[in-house]
Order: sequence, then C-alpha cells, then structure tokens
Amino acid sequence: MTTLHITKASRWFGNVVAVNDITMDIGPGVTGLLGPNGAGKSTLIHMMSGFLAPSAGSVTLDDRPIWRHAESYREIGLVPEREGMYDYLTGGEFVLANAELHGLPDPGAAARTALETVEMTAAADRRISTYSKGMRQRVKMASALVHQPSVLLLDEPFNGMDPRQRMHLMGLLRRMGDEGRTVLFSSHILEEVEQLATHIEVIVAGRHAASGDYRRIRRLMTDRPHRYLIRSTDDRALAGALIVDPSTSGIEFDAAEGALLVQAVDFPRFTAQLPRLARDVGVRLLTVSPSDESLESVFSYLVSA
Ligand SMILES: Nc1ncnc2c1ncn2[C@@H]1O[C@H](COP(=O)(O)OP(=O)(O)OP(=O)(O)O)[C@@H](O)[C@H]1O
Repeated sequence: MTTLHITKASRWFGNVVAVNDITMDIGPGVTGLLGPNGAGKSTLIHMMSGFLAPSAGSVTLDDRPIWRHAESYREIGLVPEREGMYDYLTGGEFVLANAELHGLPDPGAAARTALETVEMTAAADRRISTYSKGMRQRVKMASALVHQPSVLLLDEPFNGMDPRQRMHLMGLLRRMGDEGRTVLFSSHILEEVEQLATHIEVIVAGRHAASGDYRRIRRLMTDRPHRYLIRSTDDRALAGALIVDPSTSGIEFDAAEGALLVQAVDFPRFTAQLPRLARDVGVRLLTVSPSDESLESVFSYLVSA
C-alpha cells in the first residue's frame, strides 16, 4: 500500500497563504484534485512530490516524511504543469537523462520501457522542439515513470490537449490506477475529473472544501441554492405563485434583463413545480436558465458549506 498522508499542512509565501491547514489521505487508484485557478493545487502537489517543504503540518508517504527523504522520492513521479524541457534533446535522450539521474541499474532499458508505456517509441529519436503539445506531455510522463514509481502526481495534465490526446492519457492513468498505483491529477474542470477519478478532493482558496466520489460532489453542488433567470408571458402572476412555494427562497425582478431572478432552495421540487405552477396560473414560460452556474460560484458555495 502506498498512501500519501497530508496532515494539517499549510504553506505560505510571505503573507500569501497558498495552502491552509489541509488534511487528506490519498490512496491507490485515481484521485482528482479539483479547484479553481489559484486554489493552491500546484503548491499542494509540490509538497506531495518533495519539491516544497510544508510551512506547518506534515506530508508523508505511508509513515515516512517526503521532504528531503530519498526513499520517498524513489516512490514518487511528478509531471509538472510547466514545460521545463531541453528542446535540443530527443525525447529518448530526455527520458534517459532522468533514468541516469535516478541512478537506475539499467537506465537504457528503463527509458525504453517508459517510452513504450506512453507510446512514444517511434518518435523517441526526434528532437523535442519538433513535438506537439501532447507528445511533450507524454515524454514528461515517461520521465516521471522511468523509475517505476508507485505514486504518480500530475499537475493539470490535460491543459491544451486535443480530445484524442486526452482520451489516450485518460486510458493510461486509468490503467495505472487499476494496477494499484496512487495516481493524483489536478484540474479546474469538473467534467475532466468526472470522467477519470474514482475519488475527488476539492480545494478552494487554499482550504479543503469537499471530498468524496463524483456523485457526492455532484450532489453537494446540486443541493446548493440555485439562481434562475425566468421570462414568461406574465412575470407578476408567476412570481406570485412561486413565492408561496417552499422550493423558492426569494424572487427579484431584474429590470435590465426584463426577467425574474428566482432563488431555488429545493432543486428537485423546484424543477417539478415550476411548469405546474405556471400552468395553474395560465402563464407560458419563455426562458428558464441558470444564472450562476460558473464553477467559481459552485466552489464558493462548497467552501462556505
Ligand atoms: N512561489 C510563490 N510565491 C508567492 N506566491 C505564490 C507562490 N506560489 C504560489 N503562490 C500563490 O499561492 C496561491 C496558490 O497558487 P497555486 O499555484 O498553488 O494554485 P493553483 O490552484 O495551482 O492555481 P493554477 O491552477 O492557476 O495553477 C496563489 O495565490 C499564488 O499566487
């Protein structure tokens, strides 16, 4: 078993608190680290991979601290968000250099195996400067995998990938999770996390906001108050019928939009009641659209829950 334990971990830079008192365990399988930009995902991943020391609390792999512990580093592979590659090298040379840095007994064989895993054998002798974004990502992956780590951490790995490359990487990560490795990837896109992760950790503004499987996170998001913009053939009559229904907690008339802004607190009841109530008062619904579905607003609800 290989489990990362993050216990009351914080990291600050001057007076910026990037990670604030986070406790979570990441075990085998694929975990998605979800959060909006600037939430602290990269900082947390850098602490998990031994590139940053926590300012307070601890980050361990099983019982061993990670920071400055060579045995922990041997178990961990990091695919960073930024490109830090030597473009004049070939992909094969880049992966081989990493195998040598790890002091592996047969670096050549290790590099070949890693390149094969990411299906980059055919392009291994081309210079990195000629690679597409997806190929660069795969070579970064190969160099993170060259020492066969049991923990693989990826920072925003799907950024800038086309759908085919995305599918390919998803398949690879899924396989690694199925093999029993601990795979964690960060993302600010819920759909990406939904497709791949069996477990999700949500962080917002440096704090741990929620944890669970996709259904649980989705439910938290669905159960939050929703705001709808509604236009109808008689907004006043519709508002009168809606305000007395327990599925709503407030209604305003937005003059600029020429529409009602309705705050719904019981989502399933509201969606069932709205057409019924409209019919009862003889009003036709012209527009019903959610007005605050941005991921930022969903996240800020989760963190205040
Ligand atoms: N070296 C640093 N010096 C000062 N502030 C930093 C440093 N690294 C991160 N921060 C700040 O810490 C906060 C969290 O940053 P971090 O990069 O961890 O977030 P993130 O969730 O990975 O965001 P993104 O998805 O945009 O990369 C931000 O406010 C950022 O400006």
